Amino acid sequence: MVLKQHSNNTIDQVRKGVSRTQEQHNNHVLLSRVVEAKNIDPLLFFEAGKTFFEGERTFWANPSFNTILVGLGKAHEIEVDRSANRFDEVETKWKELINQLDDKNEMKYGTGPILFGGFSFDPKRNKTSLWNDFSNATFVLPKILLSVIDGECYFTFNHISGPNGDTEVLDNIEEIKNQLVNSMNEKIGHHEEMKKEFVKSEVNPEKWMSSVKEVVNDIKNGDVEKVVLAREINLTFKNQINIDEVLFNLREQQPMSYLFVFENKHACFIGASPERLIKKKANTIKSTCLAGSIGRGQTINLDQELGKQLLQDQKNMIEHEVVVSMIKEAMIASCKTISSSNRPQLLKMRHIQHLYTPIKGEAKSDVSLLSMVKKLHPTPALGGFPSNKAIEKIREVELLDRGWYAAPIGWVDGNDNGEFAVAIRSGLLRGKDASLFAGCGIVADSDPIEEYKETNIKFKPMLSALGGLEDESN
Ligand SMILES: C=C(O[C@H]1C=CC=C(C(=O)O)[C@@H]1O)C(=O)O
Ligand SMILES: [Mg+2]
Repeated sequence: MVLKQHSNNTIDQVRKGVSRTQEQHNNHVLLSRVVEAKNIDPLLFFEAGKTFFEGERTFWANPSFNTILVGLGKAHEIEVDRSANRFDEVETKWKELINQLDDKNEMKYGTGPILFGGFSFDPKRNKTSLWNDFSNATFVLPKILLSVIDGECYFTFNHISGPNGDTEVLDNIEEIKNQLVNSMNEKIGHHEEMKKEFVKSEVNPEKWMSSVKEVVNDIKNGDVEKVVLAREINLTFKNQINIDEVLFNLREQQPMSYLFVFENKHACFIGASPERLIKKKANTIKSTCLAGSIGRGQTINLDQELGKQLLQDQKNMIEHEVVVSMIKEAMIASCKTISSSNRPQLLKMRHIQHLYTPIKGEAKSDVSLLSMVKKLHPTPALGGFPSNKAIEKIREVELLDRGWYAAPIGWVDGNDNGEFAVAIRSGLLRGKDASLFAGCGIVADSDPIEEYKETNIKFKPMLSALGGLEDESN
């Protein structure tokens, strides 16, 4: 097995080598090269990527924007459509591919071979045609990855070749990258305005509110403690939706969120989520409890007043506490030590404020990122509590197919670093059509109309980015 690094001194870049790994069973070799780059705007690069990779682009940014990943093309795909063991299977397949990489320990966080993808919310729910192109787990190793880590830019080129694969293909991929970077300069500032003409329809809001009522009764009867119920709205635009413009808008309008895009042929799953599921960097893991919501005030005083109200509101506190207790338990079981605050703080987004409790821990040595995803999904912020009963209830009463909504989306590298968010404040774009999803934690004191209003606030980030929010002020 060849596992060595070739240095190439002809190019004046800090690190240009090739890592190789050989998959045990089929003799395929993963070739991967990392090079440094100067000041590449990730959104412009994503946009430029359309020329060669339309339908095969991915985007990820964390809220502080110090980890941004743009993936173009597919060097490799891991897809699991069966429901059982999907988290383990993705991890096993990824490790098979990556484990023999000779110098993966030298890879800087967020660079090198990185797998990006997501899971469906509930693999046991029958899939509707809306989510046809999305499996219960789909992960992509891109041909070209742009990583912007703490402001530093890197390109990684990946290719899987036959047993004797040479690095010529990587040179070709690098050449494509050069063409894309050159074409970016022509595009700066040129943005087609998306037509804002659209027809909007809500999927049966009355039925949704009556389901909330039904669930409240179940909770009062003691069948279940909390259930998150989601609903869907659909927009049909006059023109094709411009994904690049939606992403530009999300970056501008939701700077405190995880931004994610997963293009899949003609469909595109996109969103701006405030909620981390799990982050792992070396052995440090971090999760976030985010549940309990109120709107933003139009003046500073009003806004603070609303925040205060949320922090003291019994119903929202219960919604939040159920999440804290489940995530804390999972973190305690997986960590040598954990730390979290005793009281929730406020997390203020453009349209909404939430109760927020971050939790941090030092993971035990056998704990992997994907094992944490498996353990945590779905938290009671997305499913409910107890989880099994809540999911059964969701299957019974929810009209929509959640697909990838409210499920883990994120990335993992060759050293088991990575991060997953929960894919809320999101939508599926297909041509001229957008399907948007939003849900609410239902507890004993939930009022159907208030919960309905809460979902309306949660639709706003995507509506606004699509140019489909009539009035930004309410
Ligand atoms: C399920 C969603 O939000 C969750 C996250 C934060 C606050 C929530 C709430 O207050 O109900 C939800 O649990 C959604 O945005 O679709
Ligand atoms: Mg709520």
